[in-house]
Parts: sequence; structure tokens; C-alpha cells
Amino acid sequence: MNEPVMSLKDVSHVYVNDKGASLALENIHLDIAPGEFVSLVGPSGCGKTTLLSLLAGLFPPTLGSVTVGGRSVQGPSPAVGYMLQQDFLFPWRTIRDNAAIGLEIAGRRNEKTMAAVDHWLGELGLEGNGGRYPHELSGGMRQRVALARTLVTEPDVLLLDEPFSALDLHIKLQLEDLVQHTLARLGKTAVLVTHDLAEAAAMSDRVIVLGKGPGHIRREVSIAEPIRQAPPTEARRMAQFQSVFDQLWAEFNDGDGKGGDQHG
Ligand SMILES: Nc1ncnc2c1ncn2[C@@H]1O[C@H](COP(=O)(O)OP(=O)(O)OP(=O)(O)O)[C@@H](O)[C@H]1O
Repeated sequence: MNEPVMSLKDVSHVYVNDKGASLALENIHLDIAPGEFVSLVGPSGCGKTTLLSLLAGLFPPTLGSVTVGGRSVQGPSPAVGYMLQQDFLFPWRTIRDNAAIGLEIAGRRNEKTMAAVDHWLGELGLEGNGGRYPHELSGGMRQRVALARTLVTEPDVLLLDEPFSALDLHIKLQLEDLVQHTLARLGKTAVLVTHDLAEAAAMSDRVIVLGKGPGHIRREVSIAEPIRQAPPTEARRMAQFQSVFDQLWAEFNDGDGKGGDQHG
């Protein structure tokens, strides 16, 4: 593998609260190569969001090291962009001003970067919508605004935490294609957390199956070239796709027997 863009070494994480301590992740080793699209799947509570939060620098791991771009993660960084299940658009701001929020927070809103906002709104099929307000847009359009908001800040890596899960199937599939195509074109590295095994198989270069009790890596499944190269909607129709899905499904439901709450 090339020098990894993201790396977790010997990572364990313990949450401590008034009810005591619980081990959420244990001894995680994971290297993610430049331009790679990796999905994390696993049963509820296996630590997917915790792992993403560590990469995002929301808190440090209890043990081990987390690096992004070769540097130890010390907190949230502009090099890391997010796309979440909720779009978090401000209802009182226009679409254009919503898409500019990341730039404003970074103190980078100016004529040139606003041209980038307009560029990305156009690229993501939102041309002519910049003056509208979030309540006037569909869920899929709002998620495209959220993606534009992320891309204009030019992050090196993107963390995607179930960004499609609240959408209708048709819109979800369209957005999967758009996100995968856009990130591949830009050569961005991405980590997707999803409950949908088919989504993980269709979008990724590699799928990491986590198990719980405590959270650990059970299996890594590399996705074969033809599926990786195809847009997710086409990948889902390929003959080889079913066997990848079956492999993930079996891993999810067998092994330590602690999966089984999967709906994908
Ligand atoms: N702030 C917290 N304090 C204490 N325990 C926590 C906290 N956040 C998560 N946990 C626990 O850590 C474990 C991993 O949680 P996490 O949210 O990372 O799992 P997940 O795989 O993302 O779950 P889901 O698929 O349901 O979103 C769970 O047992 C959860 O209850």
C-alpha cells in the first residue's frame, strides 16, 4: 500500500461516564490508502461512529495512535470533511450561504471561494437554486448542498456517516452514484459508515466488517475491480455483486454470532 492517508494503530477506546467505563473499540489496526473508498459496517454498537470520531479528531483514543495525512490527529482539522445523515443546513440562510458556511468558519469566504461555491452547486445539479432556502428543497437536494459545503473547503479526506440513510431509495441510489463519481474524480479518500451492506459493497474499494463486544475488526473484504469501477447503481446489477453481498452477509451473521441486526 502507498503511504496511508489515514491510519489507526493499536487503537482502543474506553468511554467513561457516571455508569462506569465501557470498552467501545479494542486493538484496531487500519491503514487507508490515498484515494481509497473504505466502508465500515457492523452491528449497532460495534464502534463505527467511535472510529469515525477518532479520525475526525473529536476526541483522542484511550490507547494507540490516529494519524491523518501523516500527522497525529490532535483535534478537528480543515483537512477532514464530513457528510452526515442530517444535512444541518440553516433554515434562514440561502443555499449559497449555507454552502459557504465551512469557508466562513475557516475565514476563507471571498470572491474566489464563492466562485467555487457556485461551481460546486452547478456540478452537483443545483444550478439556479443558490437563492432558495432549505425548506424549498428535497432531501436529496439538501444532501447535495451539504456535499457542496464540504467540497468547497477542499478537504483531503471525507468522513461519511450514513449520509444516504434518511433518503428515499431512488434518491439514495442517485446520490450514491454522484458522491462516488465526484470523490473518485477528485481522487479523495473517504470512509463511509453505513448499515446498508449493498451500499457498502457498491460504493467501496474495501469493506471493513466490525464485530462488537468490544468493537474489533472481524474481516476486510476487498471489492473486485469491475464492481469498484462501476457506478454503484450499475455495480448492484452485476453478476459478481451478489457473491460480494453474500460474503458480507455471511460474515455479518456468522462468525462470533453477534451480528444479526442487519437490514441491508
Ligand atoms: N458518549 C458515550 N458514552 C458512553 N458510551 C458510549 C458513548 N458513545 C458510544 N458509546 C458506546 O460505545 C459503543 C460503540 O458505539 P458507537 O456509536 O461507536 O457504535 P456504532 O457501531 O456507531 O452504533 P450504531 O450503528 O448504532 O450507530 C456502544 O456500546 C455505545 O453504547
